[in-house]
Amino acid sequence: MSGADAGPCIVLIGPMAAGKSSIGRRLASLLEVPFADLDDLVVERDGREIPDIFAADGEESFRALEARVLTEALRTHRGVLSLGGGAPMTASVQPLLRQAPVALLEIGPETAARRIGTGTGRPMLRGEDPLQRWTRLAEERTPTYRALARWRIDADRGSVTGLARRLADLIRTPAPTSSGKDRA
Ligand SMILES: Nc1ncnc2c1ncn2[C@@H]1O[C@H](COP(=O)(O)OP(=O)(O)O)[C@@H](O)[C@H]1O
Ligand SMILES: O=C(O)C1=C[C@@H](OP(=O)(O)O)[C@@H](O)[C@H](O)C1
Ligand SMILES: [Mg+2]
Repeated sequence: MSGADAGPCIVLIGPMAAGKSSIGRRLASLLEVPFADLDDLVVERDGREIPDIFAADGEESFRALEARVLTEALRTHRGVLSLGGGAPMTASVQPLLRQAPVALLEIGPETAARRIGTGTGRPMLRGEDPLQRWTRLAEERTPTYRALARWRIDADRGSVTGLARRLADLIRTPAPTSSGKDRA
């Protein structure tokens, strides 16, 4: 890492269906910066859709590919970067995310229930009650999400545009740092 001018201006993390992709895209448009979604970058790199990668190669292989693509995006992408829900759980990317401007979008199971439906297109929700699976994954992952995040947003309330505006305000306001490097 070579400093604040390198890498994405914000990285969105959080559980499945929190709005990372939709809000990230809107935020990039508000900020007039490029948008990248890690799932799309993975599909672009691999040539197959995410459920097909899971079905053919398994989760471990997907995570290895996801981590490689994320590592590169953290170095090269200058705009808004939205991750998939499981991406921050891979140990090798966590030191990189700790250096990045990470915002966590949080939702509860009621909001997830309205959005995930039968879990179609989300291989991690397959095989049992999708909401129960969502809840278990969210519980397992939340401590890691919170440890990595510089900002936490309650994404249960507010429109995609409203939440994108809040994030835009957050990143425009220099965060107080222990080193005092943001002092005016
Ligand atoms: N704040 C919001 N209000 C209403 N619908 C939302 C909001 N955020 C996301 N959605 C909807 O929820 C679904 C999941 O959003 P998505 O951006 O794909 O989430 P993620 O990338 O976190 O999995 C999409 O249909 C999206 O339009
Ligand atoms: O939580 C997960 O493990 C996953 C979340 C998905 O992205 P979204 O969080 O954008 O749905 C996608 O990366 C893949 O299906 C696995
Ligand atoms: Mg997404």
